[in-house]
Amino acid sequence: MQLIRGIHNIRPHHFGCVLTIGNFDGVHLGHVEVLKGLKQDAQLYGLPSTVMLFEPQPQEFFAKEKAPARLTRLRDKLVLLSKLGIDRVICVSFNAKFASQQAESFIEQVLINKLGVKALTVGDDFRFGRARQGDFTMLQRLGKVHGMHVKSTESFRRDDHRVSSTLIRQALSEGELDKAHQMLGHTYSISGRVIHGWKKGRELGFRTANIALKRQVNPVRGVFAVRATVAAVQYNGVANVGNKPTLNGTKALLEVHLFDFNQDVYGHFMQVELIKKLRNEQKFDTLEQLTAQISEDVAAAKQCFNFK
Ligand SMILES: Cc1cc2nc3c(=O)[nH]c(=O)nc-3n(C[C@H](O)[C@H](O)[C@H](O)COP(=O)(O)O)c2cc1C
Ligand SMILES: Nc1ncnc2c1ncn2[C@@H]1O[C@H](COP(=O)(O)OP(=O)(O)O)[C@@H](O)[C@H]1O
Repeated sequence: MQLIRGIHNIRPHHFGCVLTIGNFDGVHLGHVEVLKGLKQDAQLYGLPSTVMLFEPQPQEFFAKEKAPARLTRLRDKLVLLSKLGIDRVICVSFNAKFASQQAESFIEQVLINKLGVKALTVGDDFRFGRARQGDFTMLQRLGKVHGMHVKSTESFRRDDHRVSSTLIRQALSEGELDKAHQMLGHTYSISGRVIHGWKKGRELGFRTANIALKRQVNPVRGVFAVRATVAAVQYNGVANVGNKPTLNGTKALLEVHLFDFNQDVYGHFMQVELIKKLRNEQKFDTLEQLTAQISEDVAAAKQCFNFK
């Protein structure tokens, strides 16, 4: 899969594609349906299947820290899209200049002239351009003029709910991992590089590999049974997502204690799949109480894996 970073990196040889535009946060089953349609179009037209997404996501740009929690970081989105067989991703930097572009000029200059889009799929509620003037009707009107076929995505439903990033965030924040996984079509995971912590883990008897949660508004909190992948090897473990109030921590971290493991993994990339929520994070009066509880968490997580 080819990645084009920014509209300015679109070259003449990129002309001609079938396209879909969106955030694809979570790359959930609703997105997968859209992407299936995109791949069919790609076959039909003999052109590369192309996804245009935005970084940061528009809501993050406008609402800053009030934006909803992110389900997937860009890197994870790219891995998922690549696994789905998408040919090309255009990652557009969403900034003030882009947001203020006239909707017509986005369609004509970017979609028609630069990308040569032959078939475009967007949600029928998709709005874009200065003052959100661009919409589905405008796309269809200009599409007809320039030979770009425009169609809308249909809502993908599961158990009578429209699968959406919002519903998935809600399920995750309520600790309903199974429900979230059913809508995602894959397990929810958090990934990043292992950073140095406070070196308390070794004193407590449970070393934890830590990942910084860049955006504080992570949809999940608490203690989980997890499956972690480091250097292409999978390990079971137990993790805390929170700011360790017992130690008066302030930064949100994901801390994973891996079972049957004793290696230095600082700086390694680690992917952590959350399998089952065990409990909420707590502030303990003493470190002894915290370690006793972690021992119980380890036992509970191991039991959970034995039954899987
Ligand atoms: C399974 C597990 C559960 C945890 N639960 C809590 C908790 O409820 N409250 C808390 O303050 N810290 C909790 N922690 C975080 C520990 O305080 C933290 O891992 C320890 O202080 C080590 O920190 P360090 O990696 O920065 O050295 C938990 C850690 C693990 C691995
Ligand atoms: N079983 C294990 N689970 C997690 N990390 C481990 C384990 N064994 C060794 N390590 C290493 O120890 C580090 C964590 O030790 P810890 O004392 O908690 O320090 P820190 O505060 O830097 O996280 C991890 O980053 C990893 O490199």
